[in-house]
Amino acid sequence: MVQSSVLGFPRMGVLRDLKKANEAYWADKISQEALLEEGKRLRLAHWKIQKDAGVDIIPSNDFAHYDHVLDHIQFFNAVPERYTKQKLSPLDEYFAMGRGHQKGGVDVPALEMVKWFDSNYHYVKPTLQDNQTFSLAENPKPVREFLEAKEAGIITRPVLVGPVSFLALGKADRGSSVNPISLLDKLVPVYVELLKALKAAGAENVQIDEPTLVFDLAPEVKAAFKPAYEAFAAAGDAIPSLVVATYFGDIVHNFDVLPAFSAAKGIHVDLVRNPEQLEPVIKQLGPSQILSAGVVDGRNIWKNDFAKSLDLLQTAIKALGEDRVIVATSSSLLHTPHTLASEKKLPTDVYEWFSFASEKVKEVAILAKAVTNPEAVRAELDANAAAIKARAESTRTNDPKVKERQAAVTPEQHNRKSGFDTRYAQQKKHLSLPLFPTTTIGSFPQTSEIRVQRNKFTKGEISAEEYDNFIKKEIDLAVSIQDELDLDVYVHGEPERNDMVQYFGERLNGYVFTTHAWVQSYGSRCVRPPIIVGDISRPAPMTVKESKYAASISKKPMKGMLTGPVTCLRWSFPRVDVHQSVQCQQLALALRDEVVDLEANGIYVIQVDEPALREGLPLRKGSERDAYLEWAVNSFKLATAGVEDSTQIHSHFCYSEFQDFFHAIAALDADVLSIENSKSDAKLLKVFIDEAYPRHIGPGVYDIHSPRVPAEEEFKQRIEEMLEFLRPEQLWINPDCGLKTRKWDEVKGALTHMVNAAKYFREKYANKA
Ligand SMILES: CN1c2c(nc(N)[nH]c2=O)NC[C@@H]1CNc1ccc(C(=O)N[C@@H](CCC(=O)N[C@@H](CCC(=O)N[C@@H](CCC(=O)O)C(=O)O)C(=O)O)C(=O)O)cc1
Ligand SMILES: N[C@@H](CCS)C(=O)O
Ligand SMILES: [Zn+2]
Repeated sequence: MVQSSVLGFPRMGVLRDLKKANEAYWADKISQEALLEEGKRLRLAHWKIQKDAGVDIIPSNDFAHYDHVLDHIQFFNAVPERYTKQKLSPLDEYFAMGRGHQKGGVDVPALEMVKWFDSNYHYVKPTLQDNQTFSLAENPKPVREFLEAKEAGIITRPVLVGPVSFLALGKADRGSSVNPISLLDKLVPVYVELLKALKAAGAENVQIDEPTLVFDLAPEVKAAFKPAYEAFAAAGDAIPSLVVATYFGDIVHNFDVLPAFSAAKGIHVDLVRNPEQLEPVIKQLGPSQILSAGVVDGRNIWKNDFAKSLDLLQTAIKALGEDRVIVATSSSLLHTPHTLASEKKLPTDVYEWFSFASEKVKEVAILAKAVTNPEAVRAELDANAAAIKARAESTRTNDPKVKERQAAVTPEQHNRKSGFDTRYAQQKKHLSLPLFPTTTIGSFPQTSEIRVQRNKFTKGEISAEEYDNFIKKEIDLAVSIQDELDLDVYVHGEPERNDMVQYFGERLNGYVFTTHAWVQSYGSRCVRPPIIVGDISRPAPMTVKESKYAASISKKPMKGMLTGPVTCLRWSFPRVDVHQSVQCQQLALALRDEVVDLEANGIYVIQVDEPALREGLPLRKGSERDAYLEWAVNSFKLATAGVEDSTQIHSHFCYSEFQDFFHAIAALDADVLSIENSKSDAKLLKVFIDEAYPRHIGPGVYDIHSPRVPAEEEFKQRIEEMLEFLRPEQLWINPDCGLKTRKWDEVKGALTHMVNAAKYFREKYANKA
């Protein structure tokens, strides 16, 4: 019998229940017990959804209150001493690592949080010491949650991040130089202990995720699989059977690693991303190994094309037989919203095109039946075929005017009028900025009052005029606070935006939106990606009204704030019927019009955020990566190059890993870049010297993800470190990212210290001159 399997389910719940519970706990509004109880309720609800859908293999330990990698850090007792020594409760220690802790005399920053592969989910990086040890926490979470499900009558397959990926996704702590993978010998026995405990609890199978297998691996990482999985093999029946899961890419280039998994029961591969790996993978499997075929997309919301999936599954069954094939989601469903059933406002034709997590689990179960007995699910197969056909034939998707404009794009439209030196000379005169100019990245606190007013406006409870007046008052407040703080380049604070991508999606043709389709981005923070269903165009200006108003009341330059084409694309659910480069160019043309309109309305500093540029980079080096960079960079340039030399183009990236695509960042030709840097080593900035980067840079001087307010001295120290790598005249002083998630008192406190630190250096260098 062909079994069905889900690699992971979204954690937030139907109404973002987990977000609400976590945030209530952080605000001291509910007790620890109440929060843990809510977690338990959600886990049970999610297992039940999968069971009711008929899924055979249901995951556990996929739930996390903040992040699943952070869970591993804690249950392997890999918590850095700066947290353990605070003697917080396990839950508070866990959140302290996730989001920092500044309360009751404890002041400890968060661990670094970075992108999970090429997704918009963020994980907490294991941060390891030279003298790192590991041990298994008492009553470890995977065992607890397995037993919890068992008690509810559901035998689950626990999910663990595998030892090689756990280490390879980690880093040495500041002050340590350990190569994480060298810690394998110490970590593997603890995995064995955990696996034994799972077996003792009744787990017959474990899903062990080794997604790093889709990367080009360093030799020492590649070599680590053998000893790790040999140790598991040596444990024999004392541990559950293992299914090694990979996703978000193909593993063909790492086939030489597969013998390491010869004792594993099966291998899971992502056949949505790389269907062509099916046949080569089949050939690599051991004589009785199972193939877990990831055919239901864990990263997008389109209804599965059953006919296409069944083709792949038939190929697998023909080669392996029914008992050696599992129908699975391509990855965890963490990256998809909870249920389509909550969407009451989608156009009816479009509604039929989608499938969210709760629907995808049904798809997996239907496919598992259909592959051997299509008649048993004939109605479902017919309905699916009809929906796929309706979408393929829909007139929503095609706008000839957009196509005409794309066909007329010229190479010249991608370039600014002059080189940076000429532009900068004009900008300097025009904007009269001091040395070490201070600015912020765009958003100011999205207070609950802002959200409530927007919600009232959306529901028609207040008029457009009332809402506009409210937004104007928020902009007044943002400007007056920046006056007080004495910043140099102002922002309007983005109070009118629900999200930096959704906001633009809502103003562009070619998109549809949801009301409840939340996806976890990090911790308790969620996003509601708009969905691209057709050719994209801009019916009217999107940001001019607010930026123009803000500039009219500001005594300093006001920065216009746009989300770049690549980020709009990446943080939407894109179409799968048209290449992403085409969608991106359509977005670029729409944004180009906006940039030009902002300039025409007196906005002479324009920031076009591209935080998703790095995330979109294909995970492996090679021609695919080169092709991506070419169209992504061209889209940014097309969006921004329509302005005069005297207008300063900024761009923002909230990550610090530039090493492998520095040339692309440089090719954007932005006058000023702001990047994340506060939680990574300032040494990463060395690439800017090595590559003789000529333009201006603002490496973030503080972590905005944490409520913690750093002391002025910390800012000075950070700037001092940056000056080892950047010239004073090219250095801007700004936070890592926007401040929408912070409270005003945190923002005022941190920015006061930041501006004071900038002034200190301004004075110091003025005296030197
Ligand atoms: C910069 N980041 C972003 C990423 N992706 C994006 N799409 N957007 C980003 O900004 N990826 C990388 C990083 C990740 N960082 C963040 C940071 C912050 C958030 C965040 O704050 N998310 C909010 C939701 C934002 C939103 O859409 N708000 C809406 C709806 C607000 C709401 O909840 N309304 C209530 C009713 C009102 C009330 O009573 O409060 C409701 O609908 O029930 C809005 O403001 O209108 C979050 O809360 O998680 C995400 C990623
Ligand atoms: N302008 C946006 C960028 C976030 S990446 C903000 O400030 O929130
Ligand atoms: Zn950012």
